[in-house]
Amino acid sequence: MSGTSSTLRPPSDAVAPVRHPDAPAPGELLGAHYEHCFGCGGGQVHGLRLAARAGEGVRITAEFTVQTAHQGAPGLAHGGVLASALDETLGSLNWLLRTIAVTGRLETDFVRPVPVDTVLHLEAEVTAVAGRKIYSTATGRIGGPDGPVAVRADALFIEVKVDHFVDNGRQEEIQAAMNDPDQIRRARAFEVNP
Ligand SMILES: CCCCCCCCCCCC(=O)SCCNC(=O)CCNC(=O)[C@H](O)C(C)(C)COP(=O)(O)OP(=O)(O)OC[C@H]1O[C@@H](n2cnc3c(N)ncnc32)[C@H](O)[C@@H]1OP(=O)(O)O
Repeated sequence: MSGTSSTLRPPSDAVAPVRHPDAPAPGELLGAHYEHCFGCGGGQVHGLRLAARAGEGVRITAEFTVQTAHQGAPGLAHGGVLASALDETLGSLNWLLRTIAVTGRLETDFVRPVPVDTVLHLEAEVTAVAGRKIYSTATGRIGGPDGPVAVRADALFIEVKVDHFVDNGRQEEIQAAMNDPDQIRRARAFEVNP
């Protein structure tokens, strides 16, 4: 059984998403947007280290290998970890729009159990934009990019100003990210158009 609540259905005045002209080319790896991100950063020992790649249009593909630290039941991935992988993949889409946005709502279907050591093949796309609201959807397959769907999600991201992070984040990390001499890394930590 699956379903999407009405808040995740785009309104009638929603428009198609527009890929930013400076978005990474299709096939290009995005790399971590922030070293300490649980989803993609290399600085988190038990993080997902999810590797996302730009697709055509406003689409992303990504891979995540389930590690022993990601278990819920013995030998199986924790559902919250799988939701994180979907959230991270969906969040990466905003880099193709060059819009700063955070997850407002994430609805997840867990369709098949995902064993440790499995590579989860994720695909996500933005389906519509209505003002600050960005509607997107994702699937995660096992056994290969064309394998059966194990997880799927629909999400609503809300566009925010960079102040969202500056005002709410812990000062220690905000300052460290802002003091990074690398302009691109500094911009990507906050998902800002450099
Ligand atoms: C390579 C680099 C990649 C970068 C890759 C980055 C990956 C990062 C990881 C993935 C992303 C995350 O996990 S982000 C972290 C998790 N998310 C968060 O921490 C967000 C916490 N929530 C908030 O801060 C806030 O609630 C906001 C910003 C979402 C919304 O607050 P706001 O700015 O005051 O806006 P508000 O007026 O309430 O809402 C604006 C419109 O959105 C609707 N709306 C707001 N929230 C919801 C909701 N939950 N469900 C339905 N609808 C909602 C409202 O009804 C309204 O519609 P209308 O009246 O206009 O019609």
